[in-house]
Amino acid sequence: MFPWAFSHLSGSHQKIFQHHEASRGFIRHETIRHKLRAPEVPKDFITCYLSQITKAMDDPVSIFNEENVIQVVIDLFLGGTDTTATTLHWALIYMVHHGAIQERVQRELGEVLGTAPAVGYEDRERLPYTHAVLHEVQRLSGVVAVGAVHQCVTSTCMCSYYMPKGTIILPNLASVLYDPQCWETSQQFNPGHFLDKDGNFAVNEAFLPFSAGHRVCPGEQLARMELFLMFATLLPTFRFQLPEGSQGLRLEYVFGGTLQPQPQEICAVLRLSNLSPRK
Ligand code: HEM
Repeated sequence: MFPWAFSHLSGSHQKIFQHHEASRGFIRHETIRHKLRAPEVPKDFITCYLSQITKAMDDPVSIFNEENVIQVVIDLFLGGTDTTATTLHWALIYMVHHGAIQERVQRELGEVLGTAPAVGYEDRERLPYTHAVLHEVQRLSGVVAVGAVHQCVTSTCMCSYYMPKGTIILPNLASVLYDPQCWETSQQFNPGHFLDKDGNFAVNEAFLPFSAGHRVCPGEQLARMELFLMFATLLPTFRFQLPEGSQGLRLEYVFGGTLQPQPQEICAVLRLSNLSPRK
């Protein structure tokens, strides 16, 4: 009700405000550094944004300005770090939990990539099982269970629901990712959800971890690439397993901005079969 009042109250939120201010200061500094550089072919986000500010200078309703570039960069870091890291964390936990699936991924990676020095994103097409496993990780972990808050800019009707202009919408992504009508074993880890009967990768329309529509996650392609490259690089090199004497995995999530795994120990054991060829 009174968001401004927070800055006058003591508490741990003050630490968040301090970090936020430090991040803003850093990005502001980077923006100034970019402006001082000699004009060049735009090759990073801030340079592109600054050139857009110049192009839109005569547009009275332009939203491109130097305050916004700071917030947009913050949004990209906020949206793009925890989500991808948490998904990878879940991927390793599921691989420990489903040892046979982990071995099958390692077998496929070994057979297809052989002694190739590094995996490329284009290799996913030759790695249908690995690709399906990663999709299943994203589906079952449902890291972003509820999409961003939206508001109807005009009155509309969807699936017989009338939504007047101004209605606040919170897309429940978990409802589709676990919908028993869309997934054969919706509550279980099953890479078969993304494979056809011949073992080829198969798209499922209900796979919407990045949401959909105009406001679909702008980092979707980057996230998919990062996840694939990290997963397909880690799995041939290490076997992931529980440490000796472990009580077992804890699969329940901790609810926060994203659905986090519980803190727990897993071991990355170097696979002897893979010691030599990769550089
Ligand atoms: C596994 C990784 C990721 C998942 C599951 C994910 C998921 C999502 C979802 C569900 C939304 C809300 C879409 C909506 O309904 O409006 C969203 C928004 C957003 N994501 Fe991601 N995301 C991921 C990675 C990334 C990355 C790598 C970036 C950028 C580098 C990013 C940047 C953003 C931003 C800026 C928004 C807000 C977009 C807007 O307000 O229009 N995300 N993401």
